Amino acid sequence: MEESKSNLVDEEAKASLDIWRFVFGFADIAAAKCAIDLKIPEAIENNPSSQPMTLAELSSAVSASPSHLRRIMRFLVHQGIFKEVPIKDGLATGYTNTPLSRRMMITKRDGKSLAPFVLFETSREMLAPWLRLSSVVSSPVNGSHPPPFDAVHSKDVWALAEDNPCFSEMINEAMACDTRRVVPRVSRACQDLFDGVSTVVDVGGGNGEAMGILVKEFPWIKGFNFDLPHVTDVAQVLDGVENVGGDMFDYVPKSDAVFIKWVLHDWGDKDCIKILKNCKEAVPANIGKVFIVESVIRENKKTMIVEGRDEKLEHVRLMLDMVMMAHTSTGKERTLKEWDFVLNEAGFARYEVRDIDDVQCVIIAYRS
Ligand SMILES: C[S@@+](CC[C@H](N)C(=O)[O-])C[C@H]1O[C@@H](n2cnc3c(N)ncnc32)[C@H](O)[C@@H]1O
Repeated sequence: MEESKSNLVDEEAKASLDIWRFVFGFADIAAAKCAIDLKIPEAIENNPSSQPMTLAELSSAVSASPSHLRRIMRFLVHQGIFKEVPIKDGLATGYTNTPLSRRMMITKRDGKSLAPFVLFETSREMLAPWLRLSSVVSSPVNGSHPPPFDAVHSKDVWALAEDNPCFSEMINEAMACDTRRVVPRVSRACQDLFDGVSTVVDVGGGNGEAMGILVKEFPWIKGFNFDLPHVTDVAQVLDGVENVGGDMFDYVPKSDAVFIKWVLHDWGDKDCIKILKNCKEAVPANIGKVFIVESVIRENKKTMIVEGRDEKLEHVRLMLDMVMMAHTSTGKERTLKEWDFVLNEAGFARYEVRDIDDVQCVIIAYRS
């Protein structure tokens, strides 16, 4: 009895602090975006003296008002994004980067930076639909409310991208920085499966980043980067990769294997099954396989999630599921049971899941 009373007091005390995250939580994201916009991490990294950067040096490097910049930096240091260290025998302080601030370098294409992703998710186009999340949840079963993104923009995300090249570029850059991060992990986990594979098509491959990484890793492969024509028309021109414009709901170009990353989660089961069927038809009946790079939501939290990194990754997956609700009409992150359903409906003979200790896993679906 005494113990449960003290638990209640602890929970009250915790709640009285936690509630402020929801009142002012957006400040975290806005301040990070501000650092990326001003290229603060780059300024510190490129400090000519290679020393921690003073406020005066930083404000001159990023052309910012010192009084505002000091407050932004105080906040970002408090968040653990930058460090403030003593310099000049402790008479002054200077700022240094951390692994986290280096991941906010918009100019870095090192497989770690997610700065383009932050800018995409904090764009006006992507933020506005969030304010309508409750309307999609309260929709009647057969949905009289349009999805939040469509309600704000009068079209879905891909149609908006087709009409707006800047928005389209923002999507492609955001996806490419995640691809640089995760595709090397995929290729390490699936090395054995690329033996004997001569051609691979990346369905919804965006600007071709994933295919570029795969053909470098497995140089015997000829790669096809398949996406909507407005995307492939401006995709990278890469050695060993051919850009092919088309609609995955009509067909998927023939190849030994299909790679499909972060596409199926944009679609509800009916569309997902249709895309998967087209992927299945594209690969040979005997040896064909489809590499699906997506999250698998761990359903039974208690038994499947260990504390720490796993718990944090699961939080990202669940946030991503909210993103799907705000930004697509029927998309969702799936549990293994839900993946099992769509893969069986699409007619795959079997599948295996390879964990890559990340937000996504690799599901390899086999035709036979
Ligand atoms: C979330 S992005 C993923 C991009 C890339 N696979 C990655 O993870 O970096 C989804 C991609 O699907 C493409 N897409 C959407 N509808 C499509 C369609 N009907 N046919 C082919 N590609 C489509 C989009 O243009 C976009 O590039």
